[in-house]
Parts: sequence; structure tokens; C-alpha cells
Amino acid sequence: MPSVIREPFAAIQVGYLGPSGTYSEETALRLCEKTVCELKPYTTIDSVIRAVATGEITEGIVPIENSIEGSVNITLDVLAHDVELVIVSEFVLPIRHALLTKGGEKKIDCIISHPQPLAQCRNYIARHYPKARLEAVESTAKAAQLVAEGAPGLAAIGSLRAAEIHGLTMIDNDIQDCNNNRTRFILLKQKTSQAIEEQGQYKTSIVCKMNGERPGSLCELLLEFSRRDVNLSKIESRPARTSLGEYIFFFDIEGGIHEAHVRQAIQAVRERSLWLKNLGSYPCFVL
Ligand SMILES: O=C(O)C(=O)C[C@]1(C(=O)O)C=C[C@@H](O)C=C1
Repeated sequence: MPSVIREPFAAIQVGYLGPSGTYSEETALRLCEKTVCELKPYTTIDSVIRAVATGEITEGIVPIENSIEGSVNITLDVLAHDVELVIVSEFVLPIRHALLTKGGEKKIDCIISHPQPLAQCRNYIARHYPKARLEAVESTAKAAQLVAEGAPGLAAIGSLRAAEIHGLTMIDNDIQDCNNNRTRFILLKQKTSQAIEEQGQYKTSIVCKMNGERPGSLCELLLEFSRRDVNLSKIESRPARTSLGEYIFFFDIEGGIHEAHVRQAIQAVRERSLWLKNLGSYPCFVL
């Protein structure tokens, strides 16, 4: 199977975090299985998102949340502050990390990976390589590339697919701190009138900055959902970037914008907010 589908005249160009061998690429390949599209690697997650925003590519696939380490902050921050894009679908990928070296050596001085996998394998590293230096790079495949090009004593944390692509040897597998490790990816597009099929379970993502913070403000905002029987599947706060201690809130709402109670709850929350961005309604991922 080619690692990148190259269709020079494809109307859909999907950007992902490269180089070849990342979990993001694996997700992009699965998502694009049935479509003719050109897959384009980028060196960072934010450059993928920004390339969709400028129209350089039509779609971008980026990680947003992991079951061990939580939110991918760069994705949340760029979506909230820097671009006007919508989420059109989500995909959940099981993540199984391996420890990879060039010649199968087990004497390791330095472990290289993306910050998320380094955190997802924190206990394993502390138990087996407490003295190893940790080095964070842009992606797991970039780490594999560096190990392949570097001196002995370097190890990468990444997938078996990355090992195969970059010619590394797996010295330990399934090293993530929890077995059921999963990362949720989202597919982003520019804002157009979103087609909703009105079938199946939908999810809507929003981000807002509350208007005023007095005792009970967040509780009153949450009541707008509960009063309308709208369930939330995720709440996350991030710095508002206005002042220390000021936050913005991300909500994942069960239901689509085509459902009246969801629309009304969002409108009520908008009225309690300084600003609110609708990040899109999209079908829930089902395994
Ligand atoms: O480095 C990669 O392989 C990626 O696709 C990035 C990423 C992430 O940012 O969370 C994706 C899934 C895994 O959780 C680990 C790393």
C-alpha cells in the first residue's frame, strides 16, 4: 500500500502531520480510503490547520484529544483564536506505541518522540529508562527519521508502521501507560453551508468566552444546556489570552445544529457570552 496517495488532479487535498509514518497519516489514509484525494504532509499540526484556512488545501486532519493525555492544546488554540474553520467529521484511532531503535540495541541514552506519546508512555519510561534524556519533536515519524539517521543509543516512540517505513527495529511494543489508548482526530474544512443528512447521531462543538465572571456564571451557562435536555460529552477550558486567570470554554454537545433544542441552547449560551464560535456539527464516530 502506498503511504501517500498521489493524485495530482484530485479536487480534494487533505493535509496531515507528516512525514510518512505518523498516526495522523494512518488516519488520513483510512478516512480517504473511498475518495480520490491527494494527501499532503505538513511539519506541524498548526501548519495543517492554517493551510486549510488559507485555501492551500481543501481539508486537514488533526488530532484533538487523547484518552491518556487529554486535549491537543495546539489544535484547540488555533481553532479558537486564529482561524474560521469547521469540523466536518471525527475519527478515533487506537494508539499502540512501540520503542524503536536503529539496530535493535537496548542501551538507550535518549528517547525521541512527539510530546503526546512521551506523556502517554511516562510510566513505562520511568520504569525502564529512568536515566534516558527525553527529546520532543514535531511527530513520531520525525522521531523515527532522526533515529534512523542518528548514532546508536537513540530510540523513537512511534508505531510499527513508522518502524517499517524508516527501517527501525522494534525492541518493545504496547508501551503506552493504558491499554485502551485512543486518539480522536477531526477533519477540518472552510466554512460553507454544512450538509447535514439528519440521520444518525451528531455532535456539535462550540467555544465561547463568558460575558462576566461572577459567582455562578459558569453554572448558569451550563443550566442553558440542562434546561433543554442537551447533554455535553466534553468540557475543556483554555487560557483566553486576555489576562491571567481568564478562560475560554470548549463544549462538545450531543446532537446536531439541525435539532431545535441544540440550536436554542447554543443561542442562549451565545447571549451569555462575549463571543461564541460554532466549530461545526458532524456525525459521531462509531467503532
Ligand atoms: O506524531 C504523530 O504520529 C501524530 O500523528 C501526532 C499525535 C498527537 O499529536 O497526539 C497523534 C496521535 C497520538 O496521540 C500521538 C501523536
